[in-house]
Amino acid sequence: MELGDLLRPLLRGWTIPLLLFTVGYTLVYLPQIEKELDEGCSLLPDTHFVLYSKRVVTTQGIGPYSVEVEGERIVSVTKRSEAPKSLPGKPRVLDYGNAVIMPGLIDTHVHLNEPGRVEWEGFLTGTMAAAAGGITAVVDMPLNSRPTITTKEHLENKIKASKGKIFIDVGFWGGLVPEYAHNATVLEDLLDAGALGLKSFMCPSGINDFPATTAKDIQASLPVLAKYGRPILVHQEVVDPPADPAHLMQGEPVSNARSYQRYLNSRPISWETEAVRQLMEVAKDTRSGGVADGAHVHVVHLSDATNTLSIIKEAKAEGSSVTVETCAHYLAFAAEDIPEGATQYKCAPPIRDSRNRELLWKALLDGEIDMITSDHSPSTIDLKLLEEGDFLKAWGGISGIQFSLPATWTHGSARGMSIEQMSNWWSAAPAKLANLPRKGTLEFGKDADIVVWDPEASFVIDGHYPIYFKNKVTAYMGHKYSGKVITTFVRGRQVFEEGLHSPKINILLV
Ligand SMILES: NC(=O)NC(NC(N)=O)C(=O)[O-]
Ligand SMILES: [Zn+2]
Ligand SMILES: [Zn+2]
Repeated sequence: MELGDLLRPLLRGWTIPLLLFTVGYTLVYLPQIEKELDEGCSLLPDTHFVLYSKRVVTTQGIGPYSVEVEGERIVSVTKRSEAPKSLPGKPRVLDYGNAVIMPGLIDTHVHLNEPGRVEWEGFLTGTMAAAAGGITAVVDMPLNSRPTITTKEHLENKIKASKGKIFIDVGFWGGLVPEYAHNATVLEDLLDAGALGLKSFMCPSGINDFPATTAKDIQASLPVLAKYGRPILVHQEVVDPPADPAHLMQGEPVSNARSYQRYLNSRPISWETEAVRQLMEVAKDTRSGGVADGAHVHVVHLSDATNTLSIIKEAKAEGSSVTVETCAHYLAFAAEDIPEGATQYKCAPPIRDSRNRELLWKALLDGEIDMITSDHSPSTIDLKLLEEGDFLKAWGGISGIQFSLPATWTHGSARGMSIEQMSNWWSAAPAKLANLPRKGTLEFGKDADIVVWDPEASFVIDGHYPIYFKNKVTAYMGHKYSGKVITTFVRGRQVFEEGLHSPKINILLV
């Protein structure tokens, strides 16, 4: 009996009900979701409006433009010396004068830690902080949620956990661990479930259920990533032969547990350089015609702008599909300025000296580093051991998602960075990495993801400053920055304005 013979009677019986269901679903249910998304999801009652300022970052450069938004999309970007008139029956005009209007930031390296470690962060507080920081989309790392996201089921569970709790667009990286690194089915299921790419660590991650992968494990995943045209993001440190960190000191031994130098000595540049050397070796498979042509390798949180960066530059020049990010904290802080016991500055790889910071800025400005992220990696306050101040024992991770824009602007503008350059590093380049073609620039048809901010407004992050992420321990505390966020729009919904958040918008990028 042919399959058709089997199906025909079945289908004949079901055709009318199926048809009714489909029509019904389309006419009734879908708009209901749209309605739910729209109901109260914006501080602005209008769904058709015009933003204007003298400094709009467009693909034609920065200048006086109006940006017309209708629904979730940008419908026009028009150069004009004056704001359009706000006339009855015409879309409302929001004139932001000399403030900057630019694409919302896209932070492709955040740890929101939900489900499972909501006491560390969570979708609600993490995305509130992001919206307040002018960030309109994040891509969440597969750790430090519990379970870590290494299978399709884990990802589906995480997506469910995010429902009703997010203020901006959220996407997800899947995790690559040794157990599944050579299992194409598991990896394809994860990508089919919506993971925007994969993430792996070449050293212990600090989370037991996210073990380190070798370069060979990473190499095994590349053909699957090539099939999907997706990246793998890699934490680029390999540990010298395992031993007590105290024995790994480079330079003169430092006994004081509260000394930042002791921590810095324990994670030498050689850890990054060796990891990237191994990684760039396997990244050769991504070259045109290679076995993994179409896959992409992305080095996260580069801290060393010397030996490590030169290997990455060489790999790019030889045709490997490679990009590299650095983080706002490596650009904002220097080892010499980190006080004894100040474990809020602990991250891995570590913040290095001011000479290296200048080299990171030079590499960014020279186009050798492709983008910037926050690597917002909070924990509970107790895990930071602020009293004890023991850098080796404290949790490694800096909370900073809300302050990435002002920190980048303050330190970058002092080094000749333009607003357009900052916009490229924080929006267009991350949109490309995460394969989000409708995001990253202000153009016709793109998502209306917009941040309006004032480069000349300065503020001190002190005990009174409204911090929205869950545990208010941050390396940015006590510092003064310029570049204040005025308002943030996500797909046309005003989600933040001067300290006010709209109800959740519950949108996902998967
Ligand atoms: N498990 C983590 O969140 N680790 C993170 N911690 C840092 N960067 O200190 C990271 O990105 O490696
Ligand atoms: Zn990392
Ligand atoms: Zn991270």
